[in-house]
Amino acid sequence: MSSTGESSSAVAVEDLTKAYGDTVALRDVSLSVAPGEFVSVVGHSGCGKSTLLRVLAGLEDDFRGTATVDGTDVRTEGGHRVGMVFQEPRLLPWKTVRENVAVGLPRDVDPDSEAARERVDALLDRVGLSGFEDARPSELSGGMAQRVSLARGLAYDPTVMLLDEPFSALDALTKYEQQDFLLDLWRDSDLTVVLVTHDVEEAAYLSDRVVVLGGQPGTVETTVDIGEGRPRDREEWLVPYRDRITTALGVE
Ligand SMILES: Nc1ncnc2c1ncn2[C@@H]1O[C@H](COP(=O)(O)OP(=O)(O)OP(=O)(O)O)[C@@H](O)[C@H]1O
Repeated sequence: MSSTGESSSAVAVEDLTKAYGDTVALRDVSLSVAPGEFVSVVGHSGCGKSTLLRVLAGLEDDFRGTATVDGTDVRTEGGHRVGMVFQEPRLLPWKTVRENVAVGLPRDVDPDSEAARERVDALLDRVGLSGFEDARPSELSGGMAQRVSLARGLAYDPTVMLLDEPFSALDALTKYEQQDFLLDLWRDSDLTVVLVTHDVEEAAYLSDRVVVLGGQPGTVETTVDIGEGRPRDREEWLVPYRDRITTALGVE
């Protein structure tokens, strides 16, 4: 890949192959995500979706090919600014909401400083949780807990947000609310989003583009362009995109 290509993409993956021992999770995967783009990655269980996010988050250093965020190799320690949100909020139950978000602050920020407190409280305001700063995770609903984990991911001031099935543990109504919440947050920011999901409708509803991974090891089957038009209808509008994605997945 040319250096120009790397620097103009928020995320650039070229010929990525990742194995865990004898298990090859991803083979020759290439994809790029433009700054500010919202891209979803869908695929059957075990096709390497989480592995792809782990590579982008800098959590894996043993792979072949290249993976960059904002033109910087993901293996460069502290070199790229990504935030990560998982399926479960993974909050520390003994810490308050404010303290949980502060866990995500960069290492050079003193979490006890006034500046850190202001930054965390501003983030909690941004995710609609003002007034819950001193609450414990056990006092929150599932959707609220997931927004705390989003705020924790944002605390690092990321350019790229990686989300690994963040809504799959929520009931349908809460899931819709949180999806719209994420869209609003993304629209009001410069964030690039890479969302992993096996919910095809979620991918079509939220994304500019959907990358379909398939097989074991996972490879890119196809990419479906959804476009930028929003707001979207969850019913008829979704159907043709959903059908194209499910066809690519080999689902009837
Ligand atoms: N730490 C690990 N050690 C060994 N094998 C692993 C590890 N993590 C993932 N794998 C294997 O790599 C493959 C891809 O796993 P991965 O979790 O990335 O898939 P996925 O598409 O995210 O699946 P799911 O949708 O079920 O979460 C699977 O065969 C899995 O068993």
